[in-house]
Amino acid sequence: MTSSSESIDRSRLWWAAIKLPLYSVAVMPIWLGTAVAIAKTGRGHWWPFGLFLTAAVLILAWLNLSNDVFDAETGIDRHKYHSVVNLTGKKQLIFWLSNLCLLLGLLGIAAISWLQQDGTVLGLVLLCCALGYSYQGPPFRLGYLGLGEPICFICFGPLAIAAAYYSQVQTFSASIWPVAILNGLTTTLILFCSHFHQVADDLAAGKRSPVVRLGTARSAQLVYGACGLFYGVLVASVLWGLLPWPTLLALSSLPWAIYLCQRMAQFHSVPEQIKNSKFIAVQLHFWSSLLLGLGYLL
Ligand SMILES: C/C(=C\COP(=O)(O)OP(=O)(O)O)CCC[C@H](C)CCC[C@H](C)CCCC(C)C
Ligand SMILES: O=C(O)C1=CC(=O)c2ccccc2C1=O
Repeated sequence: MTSSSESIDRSRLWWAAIKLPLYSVAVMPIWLGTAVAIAKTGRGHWWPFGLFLTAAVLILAWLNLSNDVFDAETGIDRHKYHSVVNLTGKKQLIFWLSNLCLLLGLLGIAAISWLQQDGTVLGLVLLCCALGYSYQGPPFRLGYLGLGEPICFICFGPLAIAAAYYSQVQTFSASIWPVAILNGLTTTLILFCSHFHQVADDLAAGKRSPVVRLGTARSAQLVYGACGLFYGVLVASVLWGLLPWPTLLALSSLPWAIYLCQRMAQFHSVPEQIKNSKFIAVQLHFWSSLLLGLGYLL
């Protein structure tokens, strides 16, 4: 291979390692919690929004860098050339870099709690981080038992959205439930789809992800079920008056859902064809959550 094609390959691997589009999973709960708060109170507070957004991105960087470190320890990422640990060969450095991201992220959240003289937001985010650690870190590694998806739903659904809402208005409200369920569902779908192409490596490392447990064919049917549930909850919530009707804008994300379902149904057992399916799910998550929040503000 020539040195220029080697460097193109390397930059491709770095791009895959950074996973930039995935960072929308950190942004959307803050956007949604804030949008519901603005719709309810008529005003938004921009400093907790900005601080929370920055902190959430740093926490997601911690989650992903430490995931590469912990996965390097179990050997499950042997064939994952875009693992930051495999790319740099510096596990200790990445470990400390991930801890620095976590520390800075938590300092941002602590600043919100300190300025509001109320530890609730910090408590909720600490709980998310503890659950995030339990997904991948020793001695728990709950993701290896197939518990990643429920943890993901709880963290990116009710917990993160309640924390973002609380950071705006310093009270809780049952009105966050529909957006918490909808954002939790699409974020969890991203994680679920990310497991299809990894079945062989997961089996070899003893990781019983939901896709390993169910098999790829039944898992592909579950993708249909999850999308159906998402649009069912959306429409039912609008009909019951739990969501304002402009949130039906989120129905415009339907083409991404159809594309995802069809691709999973056709290629569920062909890793090469579905290795990027999580990024289709990211598009579904991004557009549906963006439009849900916009629907609240209109
Ligand atoms: C790191 C995650 C998935 C990667 O999984 P896997 O090891 O299977 O994949 P690769 O090695 O191939 O990349 C995501 C796991 C999510 C976790 C279950 C829940 C995390 C909670 C967060 C800490 C919540 C942060 C909320 C924020 C908005 C304040
Ligand atoms: O690398 C991944 O596959 C994921 C990383 C990540 O941070 C995340 C967060 C929320 C849901 C899914 C995922 C991933 O799949």
